[in-house]
Amino acid sequence: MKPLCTLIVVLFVCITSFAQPPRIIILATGGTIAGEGASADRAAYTAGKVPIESLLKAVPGIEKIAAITGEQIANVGSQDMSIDIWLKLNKRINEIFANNEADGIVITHGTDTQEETAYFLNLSVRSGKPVVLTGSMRPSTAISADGPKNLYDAVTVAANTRSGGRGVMVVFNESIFDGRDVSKGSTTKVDAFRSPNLGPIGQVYDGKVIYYMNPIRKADKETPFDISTQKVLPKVGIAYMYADAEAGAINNFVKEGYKGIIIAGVGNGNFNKAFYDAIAAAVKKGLVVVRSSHVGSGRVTQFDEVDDKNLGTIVSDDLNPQKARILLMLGLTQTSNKDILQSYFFKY
Ligand SMILES: NC(=O)CC[C@H](N)C(=O)O
Repeated sequence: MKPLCTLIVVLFVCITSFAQPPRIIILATGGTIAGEGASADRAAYTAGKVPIESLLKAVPGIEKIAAITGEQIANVGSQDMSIDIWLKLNKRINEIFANNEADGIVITHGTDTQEETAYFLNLSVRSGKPVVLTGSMRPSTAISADGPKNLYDAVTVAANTRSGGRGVMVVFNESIFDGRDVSKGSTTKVDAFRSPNLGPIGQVYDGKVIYYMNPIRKADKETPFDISTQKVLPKVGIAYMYADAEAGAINNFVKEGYKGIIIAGVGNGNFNKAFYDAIAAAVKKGLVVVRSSHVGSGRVTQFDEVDDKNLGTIVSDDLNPQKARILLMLGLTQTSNKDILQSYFFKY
């Protein structure tokens, strides 16, 4: 009799859990997906206008994929994304998963800094549950607005049982990107995102999700970056190198009390004599200087043309400058030891 009872209980639990649709919370932050204009083209539209409730109404059938609730975290064009909003997002996401309020999270976000938010959360969300960012290139009032389709696809991915444990992702124009590698690669087109070093990790097509890769550079449940009590992050600036560049930006960061500098170098994280001298002075003052590159893909390797040992610099591996800045800011909340910081760049 006992085994039969157990079987019935197990069957009941299985059936009821199958009957439950996945619970998805959409955290809205603004962007073109919530943009509004006076005409059907993109002239003078404003990003971050439409509330999450109206966005959802524009996506017929979305309620069949998941039990969806929406929360407005911010409503800004993502050029105005801030550390304040990042900390708020991090806190809310960690709380949602710790309290088991949802099975997955979708974040609607402007495209300009979407790659930065994706990587910030990839490093700081303490969970293996799916977190998916999306947005659009055309405002909600434009012809063939891409927002509703992207939102539908993002919810599809977040609700899929195979989406866990892949770190934070960006879903855009039917591609699924790893939040670490993804980068905006077109200023205006609807296929705005690329993954320059990996390619997309999967595709979403007519409600079906297909994965090809599982990124291993993610922090997940083991993240060392606990920023739950952080009100600000250590200041890190980016200095852009080009032919005959002067080192004013670097000197200014030192003067302003920044804790770290990312060099958006040429080639393999390279720079001229003016930059070299300014970097040497910054390192002597205790700033952590990371060599990255503005090439757009590929690694920056140690001890190549630049002697990192002598100069006291570390390298970003294949993180672009804006992502290297995020890892350095988070890394500096834990340590100022350059060996440990360098190890973060090879791990995350
Ligand atoms: N396509 C967009 O989302 C760009 C609009 C705006 N600049 C933003 O990033 O939010």
